[in-house]
Amino acid sequence: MQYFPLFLNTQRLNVLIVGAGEVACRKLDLLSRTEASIEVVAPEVCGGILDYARAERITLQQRAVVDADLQHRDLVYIATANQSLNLQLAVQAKEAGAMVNVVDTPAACDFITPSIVDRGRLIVAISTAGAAPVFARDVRAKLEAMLPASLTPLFDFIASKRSEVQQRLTTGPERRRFWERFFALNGEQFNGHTLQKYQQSFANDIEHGELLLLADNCPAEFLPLAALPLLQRIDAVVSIDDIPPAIAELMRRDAERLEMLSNSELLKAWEIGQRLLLVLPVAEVERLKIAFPFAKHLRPGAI
Ligand SMILES: C[C@@]1(CC(=O)O)c2cc3[nH]c(cc4nc(cc5[nH]c(cc(n2)[C@H]1CCC(=O)O)[C@@](C)(CC(=O)O)[C@@H]5CCC(=O)O)C(CC(=O)O)=C4CCC(=O)O)c(CCC(=O)O)c3CC(=O)O
Ligand SMILES: NC(=O)C1=CN([C@@H]2O[C@H](COP(=O)(O)OP(=O)(O)OC[C@H]3O[C@@H](n4cnc5c(N)ncnc54)[C@H](O)[C@@H]3O)[C@@H](O)[C@H]2O)C=CC1
Repeated sequence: MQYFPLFLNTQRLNVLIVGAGEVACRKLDLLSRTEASIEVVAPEVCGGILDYARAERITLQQRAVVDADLQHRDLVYIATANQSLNLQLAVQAKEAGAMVNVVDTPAACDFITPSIVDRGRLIVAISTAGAAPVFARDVRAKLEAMLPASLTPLFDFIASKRSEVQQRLTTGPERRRFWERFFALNGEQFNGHTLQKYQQSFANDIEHGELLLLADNCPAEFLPLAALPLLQRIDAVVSIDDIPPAIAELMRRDAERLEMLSNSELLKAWEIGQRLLLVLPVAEVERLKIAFPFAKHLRPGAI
């Protein structure tokens, strides 16, 4: 992964854009939605950028860039149509301590601009590491169609309830099951029923957990699709040896790793609602199937 996605807090971010053509304006269309303070410097300014200046979303300096402009910035976007000027400005901005994006030279970028689906708190960022921005745009178009506008108010609602859920449900696994139930009941909608679904989700906490058995030589790519949501919901994974990477890819990433547990420990964990995945040699899986008839055996074509 040459480019690592992360989400920057823009509340105290100081951004400079050099150049005010169509490409600069496209970056500004994204940046203007943030809380960053933004300055644009360019002699010729396109209409879209003039509108941001008139609306006082940006400060605009209508002149050629000077070295002082590059000082004390967190991010600098360099978007003139002059490549040698862009590269020279990139060196100066980096020397002054900024992270730099150069729109015509990916190799000189400290970061690149992804294609973005914006549903308020829910943000999806897509990058092809500069290989094909048009493909990133097409993936965005598909996701735009998949993710309804109701997600914006839904996530504001959820954020407003987060501390209440933390107070009412004391353990991490309980809270995770709560949110899984809430999304299962409510889906992606935000309407008059959402509050009711939220309250309902407190009601029926499941009594017991789950034991999933998986032989460590099982070819992960042949597991049935229905096994994937089960693997994403586990609290812990129990194994004697290292988990084969193809299986690890499918599991919930932050599941706890445990050494082998005794039968009574396994039963106890199941009784208190733990969801365990046991990745073990075939003979162990067969033994546990007899000891725990309610366990689910994940294997090609069946659960
Ligand atoms: C490396 C990166 C640096 C950066 O800008 O941060 C970069 C670089 C370059 N883009 C070029 C061209 C085009 N870029 C677009 C579109 C987008 N470009 C965006 C990002 C990025 N572009 C970064 C990598 C993103 C990734 O990882 O995929 C998007 C996602 C975000 C945004 O800009 O808002 C936005 C889609 C947003 C959306 O719609 O969702 C289109 C299509 C169009 O215009 O519709 C074309 C024309 C077709 C083509 O040439 O491919 C050229 C050649 C210039 C030339 O030849 O003159 C370079 C320079 C080079 O490759 O050398
Ligand atoms: N990263 C991307 O997504 C894409 C990048 N590009 C590249 O982006 C570059 C810019 O494209 P456009 O916006 O269409 O160009 P443009 O010619 O419309 O705009 C260039 C801007 O730079 C300003 N400028 C020139 N000299 C300056 C200076 N000394 N100081 C400050 N500002 C200065 C101009 O006044 C103008 O506002 C091109 O080199 C192109 O190759 C093109 C398409 C997509």
